[in-house]
Order: sequence, then structure tokens, then C-alpha cells
Amino acid sequence: MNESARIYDVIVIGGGPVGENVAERARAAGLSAVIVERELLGGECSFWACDPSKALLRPVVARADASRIPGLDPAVAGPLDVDAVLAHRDKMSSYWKDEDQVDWLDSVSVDLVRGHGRLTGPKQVAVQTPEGDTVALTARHAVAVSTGTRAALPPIPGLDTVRPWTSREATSADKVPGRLAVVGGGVVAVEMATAWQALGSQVTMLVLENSLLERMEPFAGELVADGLREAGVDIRFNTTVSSLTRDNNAHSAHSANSANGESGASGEIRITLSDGGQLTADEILLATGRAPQTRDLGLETVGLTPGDWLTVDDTFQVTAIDGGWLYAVGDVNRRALMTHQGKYQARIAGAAIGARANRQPLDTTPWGTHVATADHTAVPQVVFTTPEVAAVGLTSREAEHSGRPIKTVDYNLAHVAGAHQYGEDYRGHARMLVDTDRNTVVGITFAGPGVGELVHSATIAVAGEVPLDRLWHAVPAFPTLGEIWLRLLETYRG
Ligand SMILES: Cc1cc2nc3c(=O)[nH]c(=O)nc-3n(C[C@H](O)[C@H](O)[C@H](O)COP(=O)(O)OP(=O)(O)OC[C@H]3O[C@@H](n4cnc5c(N)ncnc54)[C@H](O)[C@@H]3O)c2cc1C
Ligand SMILES: NC(=O)c1ccc[n+]([C@@H]2O[C@H](COP(=O)([O-])OP(=O)(O)OC[C@H]3O[C@@H](n4cnc5c(N)ncnc54)[C@H](O)[C@@H]3O)[C@@H](O)[C@H]2O)c1
Repeated sequence: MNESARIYDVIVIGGGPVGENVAERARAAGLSAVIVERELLGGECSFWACDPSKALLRPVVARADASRIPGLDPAVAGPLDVDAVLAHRDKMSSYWKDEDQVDWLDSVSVDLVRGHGRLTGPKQVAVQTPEGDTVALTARHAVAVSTGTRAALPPIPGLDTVRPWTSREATSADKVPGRLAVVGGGVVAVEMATAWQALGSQVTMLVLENSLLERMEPFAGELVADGLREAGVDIRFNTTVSSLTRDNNAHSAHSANSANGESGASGEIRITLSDGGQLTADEILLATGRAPQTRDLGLETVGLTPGDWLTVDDTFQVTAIDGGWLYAVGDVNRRALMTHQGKYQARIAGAAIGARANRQPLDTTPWGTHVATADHTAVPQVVFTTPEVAAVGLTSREAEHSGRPIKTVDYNLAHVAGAHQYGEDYRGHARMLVDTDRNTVVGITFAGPGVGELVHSATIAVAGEVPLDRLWHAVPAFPTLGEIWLRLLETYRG
């Protein structure tokens, strides 16, 4: 075993989308930086999350849109070409190779050490390389943890014997299971149920709560549930899994896209439900939330607890650590588990690390260069289902708890001229929350076909705190879905 030692201004553990951006921003501030990555540079998002899942969903959403357009609908009446969709997914996942990302890292002069990184003390990181060597790294200024999350699995009896799907298998599988059970009612569950049902699985969703997308406005979950049911998904609310077993008969399972209808890989799964009922499936996807990748990170060597989420301030310094050298950025700090928000955090954290290292003053006033104000007030999200959901800022439930004076404005998206053009039988809804003291929009949710591209207009209104009197002069083009803005404002003004 070889040992070597190196010193950098900034060490980033975890080379997902967030770690890459922290390192790039640190370099932009004139600091030397290294990324430690144990799998693929690009992280979960590029290979087992955003990119492959959206590649699977894009044909489903496009087909749903096309099927609403007279004259085009017959052209999309047939099933998807499963092999072509999966091949496109593979391409969009760069065939699970990270050469392009490595080239990019090279181009921004950030070093890469492949291997598993662990803290060994303040500003110290040891990397165990795939070759069995150890590289000892020392940071002059900062260590940033961007190790992301993994699927959190509930303790269901029998789970360890059935080889369940997590988000990784759901985004990378190359066979369509005949019957797929999906546990969960959050974003991963609804998106993957949408994709695999369209690819030919008979999907059954087992949902703990009595609605989907619990954290969003209730109408969003209702419209998504309608869409899933119309596609043939069986949704069972208030249902959990009591136990699981997988049949050992290697030929009992079938896949929807294999020539002989059999995958031959493993037997079917018997699922006992909380109401005593039974369900049989070929695969079961657990989409039951995320856990931080901090169990084997050496957190104990700096006084933190392995397995915990890392709590940070608005410049991303870990609050429990003295000396301000440890940062946690992206999913691992649990603030907003989305790539775009993690990359925003990376830009802020990189700037803060740079300013501190260069002994420059920090601007931490709200919306300043070194403070992640948007994390608290303006986090956008699009759910790529049929219909889509797009939201930013507060929901009505959150607004109620905030104690702010809020007026809620609802509008039926189907009544907008742009929706008539978008497709026949358009169904959708929009809700805008106005802080009546400040006369600004503090939250907005759209649900309906094509609303994903509306989200940035809403993000600008919320993050920009644009006064409603000025928004009144932001004229939406006719006939686009963007006209929903005018209708909401008219409704608000009475
Ligand atoms: C199915 C699915 C679909 C999603 N779709 C979207 C979407 O459409 N839009 C969106 O905005 N978000 C989406 N997300 C969320 C998005 O994937 C995450 O928010 C994003 O990947 C977080 O980036 P990150 O860099 O913080 O962590 P990750 O992407 O998880 O990267 C962390 C990296 O750290 C590495 N690592 C961990 N521990 C160590 C260690 N000890 N040593 C060395 N390396 C280590 C890992 O190998 C990994 O490469 C989706 C998530 C899932 C599960
Ligand atoms: N389009 C996007 O932006 C996108 C897509 C996918 C994922 N993501 C991100 O990934 C994160 C993870 O998504 P997710 O869907 O895994 O988590 P989630 O927290 O959104 O949903 C988890 C679901 O699992 C259920 N659940 C939890 N424990 C359970 C148990 N023991 N038994 C049965 N059900 C249980 C919950 O009730 C909930 O319905 C999200 O925070 C989301 O932001 C984003």
C-alpha cells in the first residue's frame, strides 16, 4: 500500500453536480481545489436521477401532449418504442461513463482524486483509492462535503431478501417489469410510476398518505393522481407494506419487453399489505425518501455524528464546527434536495470560501453575494408527470404557518387561451399567494400540461419580489400558457 500527501486550498468530498460547482467557484476565486469522488464524476443526478429519469419521461409527456392535438393524435396512438426509449436513456446517462465530466474538470483546473474520502481531523481528508492506496489531503482553507444522499429504505420484514428497486434501478433498468409495485407518493414515486406504466408495466402505487405529492398544493397531487389512473396505474392510498418475500422460482417473473415474456432473472415478489391484502409484482420500487451519505465519512473525528444530515448556516458553514473550515453543500444539508438548488448553494458557498480565504468582506445581507436567501423563499421545482407540476415559494399550508397576511388566488388554467391552443380537453389549475402587506407574490403552483416552462417566470416574480403593480405591466404573449399571469392578477385585483 502506497501513501502520499498533498495540500490544497479547498478539498471537496463528493463530485456530484454540487461538488463540481463548489470546486469550480473556488478556482474562480483563485484557490487551488481538488475533488474526491468514489464513483462517477457527475454524481447521482447525471447517472441515476435527473438525467436518466427525464430521458424516460420526455417521450411520455410529449406523447400525452401530442395525443391532445387533433390531426396528430393518431400518430401517437401506439405504444412507445421501448428499446428506443431505453437506448436514448442510456445515451442521456453518458452510458454511465464520466469522461466528459473529467474533461470539464480538467478545463477548469480542478484536480480529481478517485476513491472514498473520509475526514481524519480538522482540514484533513484521507482517500482510499480503488488500487488500495491512501492519499492524505490537507486543506489550507476549507473542506466542503457534497456527498449527497442515497435511497432511505424503511425496515420492512423481508426487504433484504427481495432485491428491491431503489431510484438507481428505476432509472437504469434495461427490462420493463410486467408488474411494478411502487412504494411512496413523493416525486420519485409519481415520476417513475408515470415512466414505467408508459413503458408497459402494470404499476400499483402503495401510498402511506391519502394523497400524492403531500408537500405541494393538494390540487397538484389530485391532478397527477387523475393522470396516473387514466394511464392505468392502480393507486392505493393509506396503504403500507407489512412484509415481502420473493419466490425462488426463477421463471415465474415476466418482463413486458422481453421476447418470451420472461426475464428469467428472479421470481415474483409477494407483498403483504397493511390491510392484510396481498399483491404480487415482478419488481418493487421503494421511493420512500433519502438519507444523507455521511455514515462512513469520518464525521466522528471532528465531533459530529456519523449518519446525520449536516446543518449549515446561510453561507454553508457547518454550524456545529468551530473555526468555520467545514462546509456542507447540496443534498447532504437537507435544505432543498434538487440539483439546481444545490448548484445555487455551490455558487454561494464557493464565493464565501473564496472571500474568506482572500480576506475580503462578505455580503451576507438578504440576497447578498455570500448568502443563500433563495433557499428559504424561492425554491423552484418541476415534477415531470402527465400533467406536470411547477411550483416555487410557499404553499398555502406553509403560508398559513408563516403568519403572514396572505391572499390566495385560484384560476382554472383550462380557461386561458394558450391552454385552448395547447391541446383539447386541457385540465389544469394555478394558485398564487400574495403577501398583502408587501404586495408581492410569495408562492405559486401550476399543474397542467406544459407548465414546467412557466416556473422560471414565477421564480423571478418571487425571488425578485416584483410588486404586483409592476407585474401588471409584464404582458404575457397571446396565446401562451403565460397568460395565466394576467388572469391571476385580474382575479386578485377584482
Ligand atoms: C430519481 C431521481 C430523480 C431526480 N430528478 C431531479 C430533477 O429532475 N431535477 C432536480 O433538480 N433534482 C432531481 N433529483 C435530485 C438530484 O438528483 C439531487 O438533488 C442532486 O443529485 C444532488 O446533488 P449532490 O451533488 O448534492 O449529490 P449527488 O448527486 O448525490 O452526488 C454526491 C456524490 O458524492 C459521492 N460521494 C459520496 N460519499 C463519498 C465519499 N465518502 N467519498 C467520495 N465520494 C463520495 C457520490 O459518489 C456522488 O457522486 C432527483 C433525484 C432522484 C433520486
Ligand atoms: N423533478 C424533481 O425535481 C425531482 C424528481 C425526483 C426526486 N427529486 C428529489 O428527490 C427527493 C427524494 O424524493 P422521494 O420521492 O424519494 O422522497 P419524498 O420525500 O418526496 O417522498 C417520500 C415518500 O415516501 C413515503 N414514505 C416514507 N416512509 C415510508 C414508509 N416507511 N412506508 C411507506 N411510505 C413511506 C412518504 O410518505 C412519501 O410519500 C425529493 O426531495 C425531491 O426533491 C426531485
